[in-house]
Amino acid sequence: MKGCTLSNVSKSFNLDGKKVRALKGINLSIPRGGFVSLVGYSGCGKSTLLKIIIGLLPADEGSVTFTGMEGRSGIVFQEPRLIASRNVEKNIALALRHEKDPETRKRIIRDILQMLALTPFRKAYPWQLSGGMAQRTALGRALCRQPELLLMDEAFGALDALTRARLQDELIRIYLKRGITVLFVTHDVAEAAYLGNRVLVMRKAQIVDDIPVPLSYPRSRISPELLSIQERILASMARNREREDAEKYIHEE
Ligand SMILES: Nc1ncnc2c1ncn2[C@@H]1O[C@H](COP(=O)(O)OP(=O)(O)OP(=O)(O)O)[C@@H](O)[C@H]1O
Repeated sequence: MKGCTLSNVSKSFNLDGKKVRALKGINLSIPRGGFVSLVGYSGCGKSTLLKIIIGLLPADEGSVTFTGMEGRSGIVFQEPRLIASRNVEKNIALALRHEKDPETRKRIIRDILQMLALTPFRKAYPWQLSGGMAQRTALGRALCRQPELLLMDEAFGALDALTRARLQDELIRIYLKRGITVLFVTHDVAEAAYLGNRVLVMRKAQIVDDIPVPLSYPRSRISPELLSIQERILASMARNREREDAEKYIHEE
Protein backbone atom coordinates (compact mmCIF):
# COMPACT_ATOMS: atom_id res chain seq x y z
CA MET A 1 0.00 0.00 0.00
CA LYS A 2 1.25 3.48 -0.86
CA GLY A 3 1.28 5.77 2.15
CA CYS A 4 2.77 6.29 5.57
CA THR A 5 3.08 3.34 7.93
CA LEU A 6 3.86 3.37 11.63
CA SER A 7 5.06 0.05 13.00
CA ASN A 8 5.13 -0.56 16.70
CA VAL A 9 5.95 3.07 17.55
CA SER A 10 6.48 3.78 21.26
CA LYS A 11 7.55 6.91 23.09
CA SER A 12 7.97 7.80 26.76
CA PHE A 13 9.01 11.01 28.48
CA ASN A 14 10.57 11.71 31.82
CA LEU A 15 8.46 14.06 33.88
CA ASP A 16 9.67 14.92 37.38
CA GLY A 17 11.56 11.66 37.55
CA LYS A 18 8.51 9.64 36.47
CA LYS A 19 8.15 7.86 33.18
CA VAL A 20 5.15 9.06 31.13
CA ARG A 21 4.15 6.80 28.32
CA ALA A 22 2.93 8.93 25.39
CA LEU A 23 2.72 6.21 22.71
CA LYS A 24 2.53 2.49 23.17
CA GLY A 25 3.13 0.15 20.22
CA ILE A 26 1.28 2.22 17.63
CA ASN A 27 0.55 0.44 14.36
CA LEU A 28 -1.08 2.64 11.77
CA SER A 29 -1.38 2.91 8.01
CA ILE A 30 -2.29 6.21 6.42
CA PRO A 31 -2.98 5.48 2.75
CA ARG A 32 -1.69 7.98 0.22
CA GLY A 33 -4.50 10.39 -0.59
CA GLY A 34 -6.38 9.59 2.62
CA PHE A 35 -7.79 12.11 5.09
CA VAL A 36 -7.48 10.66 8.57
CA SER A 37 -8.88 12.45 11.63
CA LEU A 38 -7.53 11.67 15.08
CA VAL A 39 -9.48 12.36 18.28
CA GLY A 40 -8.85 11.57 21.93
CA TYR A 41 -8.82 13.18 25.34
CA SER A 42 -6.10 15.59 26.31
CA GLY A 43 -2.76 13.93 27.00
CA CYS A 44 -3.46 10.66 25.17
CA GLY A 45 -0.49 11.16 22.82
CA LYS A 46 -1.88 12.80 19.67
CA SER A 47 0.69 15.60 19.34
CA THR A 48 3.53 13.21 20.12
CA LEU A 49 2.35 10.98 17.28
CA LEU A 50 2.43 13.89 14.79
CA LYS A 51 5.83 15.07 16.00
CA ILE A 52 7.30 11.61 15.49
CA ILE A 53 5.83 11.32 11.99
CA ILE A 54 7.32 14.66 10.91
CA GLY A 55 10.64 13.93 12.61
CA LEU A 56 10.50 16.62 15.32
CA LEU A 57 10.86 13.85 17.91
CA PRO A 58 12.57 10.47 17.67
CA ALA A 59 10.61 7.35 18.57
CA ASP A 60 11.99 5.15 21.36
CA GLU A 61 10.99 2.08 19.41
CA GLY A 62 9.40 1.26 16.07
CA SER A 63 9.52 2.96 12.69
CA VAL A 64 7.78 5.39 10.37
CA THR A 65 8.06 4.49 6.69
CA PHE A 66 6.79 6.07 3.52
CA THR A 67 5.93 3.85 0.58
CA GLY A 68 5.39 5.37 -2.86
CA MET A 69 5.97 8.79 -1.28
CA GLU A 70 9.15 10.72 -0.60
CA GLY A 71 7.92 11.60 2.87
CA ARG A 72 7.73 15.38 2.45
CA SER A 73 5.55 16.56 5.34
CA GLY A 74 4.24 19.87 6.61
CA ILE A 75 2.68 20.68 9.95
CA VAL A 76 0.25 23.34 11.21
CA PHE A 77 -0.14 23.90 14.96
CA GLN A 78 -2.99 25.40 16.97
CA GLU A 79 -1.21 28.75 17.17
CA PRO A 80 0.11 30.07 13.84
CA ARG A 81 3.71 30.60 15.08
CA LEU A 82 4.40 33.40 12.60
CA ILE A 83 7.45 35.66 12.82
CA ALA A 84 6.24 39.05 14.05
CA SER A 85 8.79 41.09 12.10
CA ARG A 86 7.90 39.53 8.75
CA ASN A 87 4.82 40.11 6.63
CA VAL A 88 2.56 37.34 5.30
CA GLU A 89 4.52 36.87 2.10
CA LYS A 90 7.86 36.72 3.93
CA ASN A 91 6.54 34.32 6.55
CA ILE A 92 5.50 31.97 3.76
CA ALA A 93 8.79 32.55 1.91
CA LEU A 94 10.73 31.34 4.94
CA ALA A 95 9.62 27.79 4.20
CA LEU A 96 11.06 28.13 0.69
CA ARG A 97 14.62 28.99 1.69
CA HIS A 98 15.81 25.81 -0.02
CA GLU A 99 14.38 26.97 -3.38
CA LYS A 100 17.27 28.65 -5.15
CA ASP A 101 15.44 29.93 -8.22
CA PRO A 102 13.83 33.29 -7.34
CA GLU A 103 11.27 33.01 -10.15
CA THR A 104 10.07 29.59 -8.93
CA ARG A 105 9.94 30.93 -5.38
CA LYS A 106 7.84 33.90 -6.49
CA ARG A 107 5.46 31.70 -8.49
CA ILE A 108 4.90 29.26 -5.61
CA ILE A 109 4.23 32.10 -3.17
CA ARG A 110 1.86 33.82 -5.60
CA ASP A 111 -0.13 30.59 -6.12
CA ILE A 112 -0.34 29.89 -2.39
CA LEU A 113 -1.47 33.46 -1.60
CA GLN A 114 -4.11 33.18 -4.27
CA MET A 115 -5.29 29.75 -3.21
CA LEU A 116 -5.76 30.92 0.39
CA ALA A 117 -7.28 34.30 -0.55
CA LEU A 118 -4.33 36.05 1.09
CA THR A 119 -3.16 38.12 -1.90
CA PRO A 120 -4.65 41.42 -0.60
CA PHE A 121 -2.95 40.85 2.77
CA ARG A 122 0.45 39.77 1.50
CA LYS A 123 2.18 42.84 2.94
CA ALA A 124 0.38 42.69 6.31
CA TYR A 125 2.27 41.84 9.49
CA PRO A 126 1.02 39.12 11.87
CA TRP A 127 -0.38 41.66 14.35
CA GLN A 128 -2.53 43.12 11.56
CA LEU A 129 -4.20 39.78 10.77
CA SER A 130 -7.35 38.17 12.11
CA GLY A 131 -6.98 34.73 13.71
CA GLY A 132 -8.30 33.08 10.54
CA MET A 133 -5.88 34.95 8.26
CA ALA A 134 -2.94 34.16 10.53
CA GLN A 135 -3.88 30.50 10.47
CA ARG A 136 -4.28 30.57 6.68
CA THR A 137 -0.75 32.03 6.51
CA ALA A 138 0.51 29.14 8.66
CA LEU A 139 -1.29 26.72 6.34
CA GLY A 140 0.28 28.48 3.34
CA ARG A 141 3.72 28.11 4.89
CA ALA A 142 3.14 24.37 5.33
CA LEU A 143 1.70 23.96 1.81
CA CYS A 144 4.35 25.87 -0.12
CA ARG A 145 6.84 23.04 0.28
CA GLN A 146 4.30 20.85 -1.49
CA PRO A 147 3.99 18.30 1.29
CA GLU A 148 2.66 14.89 0.41
CA LEU A 149 1.53 14.53 4.01
CA LEU A 150 -0.06 17.46 5.82
CA LEU A 151 -0.23 17.18 9.60
CA MET A 152 -2.67 19.43 11.44
CA ASP A 153 -2.50 19.67 15.23
CA GLU A 154 -5.73 21.26 16.48
CA ALA A 155 -5.04 23.78 13.74
CA PHE A 156 -8.52 25.32 13.78
CA GLY A 157 -9.04 24.97 17.53
CA ALA A 158 -8.56 28.64 18.41
CA LEU A 159 -10.86 30.05 15.72
CA ASP A 160 -14.44 31.25 16.03
CA ALA A 161 -17.12 28.89 14.68
CA LEU A 162 -17.72 30.64 11.35
CA THR A 163 -14.02 31.10 10.50
CA ARG A 164 -13.42 27.52 11.52
CA ALA A 165 -16.19 26.24 9.22
CA ARG A 166 -14.76 28.30 6.32
CA LEU A 167 -11.26 26.99 6.85
CA GLN A 168 -12.54 23.42 7.07
CA ASP A 169 -14.14 23.85 3.63
CA GLU A 170 -10.97 25.46 2.27
CA LEU A 171 -8.93 22.55 3.55
CA ILE A 172 -11.25 20.03 1.85
CA ARG A 173 -10.96 21.99 -1.39
CA ILE A 174 -7.14 21.97 -1.17
CA TYR A 175 -7.11 18.29 -0.22
CA LEU A 176 -9.22 17.36 -3.24
CA LYS A 177 -7.37 19.66 -5.64
CA ARG A 178 -3.84 18.74 -4.62
CA GLY A 179 -4.40 15.08 -3.80
CA ILE A 180 -2.43 15.40 -0.56
CA THR A 181 -2.65 13.06 2.42
CA VAL A 182 -3.89 14.59 5.66
CA LEU A 183 -3.65 13.57 9.32
CA PHE A 184 -5.87 15.94 11.28
CA VAL A 185 -5.82 16.04 15.10
CA THR A 186 -8.85 17.64 16.71
CA HIS A 187 -10.86 17.67 19.95
CA ASP A 188 -14.00 18.37 17.97
CA VAL A 189 -15.89 15.22 17.03
CA ALA A 190 -18.09 17.05 14.49
CA GLU A 191 -14.97 18.42 12.77
CA ALA A 192 -13.31 14.99 12.75
CA ALA A 193 -16.31 13.39 11.05
CA TYR A 194 -16.97 16.25 8.64
CA LEU A 195 -13.38 16.29 7.34
CA GLY A 196 -11.99 12.79 7.51
CA ASN A 197 -12.66 9.68 5.51
CA ARG A 198 -11.63 7.78 8.63
CA VAL A 199 -11.62 8.75 12.30
CA LEU A 200 -9.13 7.21 14.74
CA VAL A 201 -9.86 7.30 18.45
CA MET A 202 -6.88 7.39 20.82
CA ARG A 203 -6.83 6.57 24.48
CA LYS A 204 -3.86 6.43 26.80
CA ALA A 205 -1.09 6.18 24.22
CA GLN A 206 -2.93 3.73 21.99
CA ILE A 207 -5.30 3.79 19.03
CA VAL A 208 -8.43 2.05 20.22
CA ASP A 209 -10.90 2.59 17.41
CA ASP A 210 -10.90 3.18 13.66
CA ILE A 211 -14.23 4.45 12.35
CA PRO A 212 -14.77 4.81 8.59
CA VAL A 213 -16.61 7.84 7.17
CA PRO A 214 -17.84 6.52 3.81
CA LEU A 215 -19.31 9.83 2.61
CA SER A 216 -18.25 11.75 -0.49
CA TYR A 217 -17.31 15.46 -0.54
CA PRO A 218 -18.83 18.02 -0.38
CA ARG A 219 -20.69 16.92 2.74
CA SER A 220 -23.66 18.29 4.58
CA ARG A 221 -22.82 19.11 8.20
CA ILE A 222 -26.25 17.95 9.30
CA SER A 223 -26.91 14.86 7.19
CA PRO A 224 -28.28 11.92 9.24
CA GLU A 225 -25.35 9.78 8.04
CA LEU A 226 -22.77 12.27 9.33
CA LEU A 227 -24.61 12.75 12.62
CA SER A 228 -24.77 9.02 13.20
CA ILE A 229 -20.99 8.77 12.61
CA GLN A 230 -20.49 11.56 15.18
CA GLU A 231 -22.60 9.55 17.63
CA ARG A 232 -20.41 6.55 17.00
CA ILE A 233 -17.23 8.51 17.68
CA LEU A 234 -18.68 10.04 20.85
CA ALA A 235 -19.83 6.61 22.06
CA SER A 236 -16.35 5.21 21.46
CA MET A 237 -14.75 8.08 23.41
CA ALA A 238 -17.26 7.73 26.25
CA ARG A 239 -16.64 3.96 26.46
CA ASN A 240 -12.95 4.62 26.71
CA ARG A 241 -13.41 7.36 29.30
CA GLU A 242 -15.49 4.94 31.41
CA ARG A 243 -12.74 2.34 31.19
CA GLU A 244 -10.22 4.95 32.23
CA ASP A 245 -12.32 6.02 35.23
CA ALA A 246 -12.83 2.37 36.25
CA GLU A 247 -9.08 1.74 36.05
CA LYS A 248 -8.38 4.80 38.18
CA TYR A 249 -10.90 3.60 40.76
CA ILE A 250 -9.36 0.14 40.94
CA HIS A 251 -5.90 1.72 41.20
CA GLU A 252 -6.97 4.07 44.01
CA GLU A 253 -8.54 1.22 45.98
N1 LIG B 1 8.37 17.11 26.12
C1 LIG B 1 7.68 16.41 27.01
N2 LIG B 1 8.20 16.13 28.23
C2 LIG B 1 7.54 15.40 29.14
N3 LIG B 1 6.31 14.90 28.92
C3 LIG B 1 5.73 15.14 27.73
C4 LIG B 1 6.37 15.91 26.72
N4 LIG B 1 5.56 15.97 25.64
C5 LIG B 1 4.46 15.29 25.98
N5 LIG B 1 4.55 14.78 27.22
C6 LIG B 1 3.54 13.94 27.91
O1 LIG B 1 3.16 12.91 27.02
C7 LIG B 1 1.75 12.69 27.10
C8 LIG B 1 1.14 12.87 25.72
O2 LIG B 1 1.25 14.25 25.37
P1 LIG B 1 0.68 14.81 23.97
O3 LIG B 1 1.01 16.26 23.92
O4 LIG B 1 1.12 13.94 22.87
O5 LIG B 1 -0.91 14.61 24.20
P2 LIG B 1 -2.13 15.16 23.35
O6 LIG B 1 -3.08 14.04 23.18
O7 LIG B 1 -1.64 15.83 22.12
O8 LIG B 1 -2.75 16.25 24.35
P3 LIG B 1 -3.59 17.57 24.01
O9 LIG B 1 -4.86 17.11 23.38
O10 LIG B 1 -3.82 18.19 25.35
O11 LIG B 1 -2.74 18.42 23.11
C9 LIG B 1 1.22 13.65 28.15
O12 LIG B 1 1.12 12.94 29.37
C10 LIG B 1 2.29 14.72 28.23
O13 LIG B 1 2.36 15.27 29.53
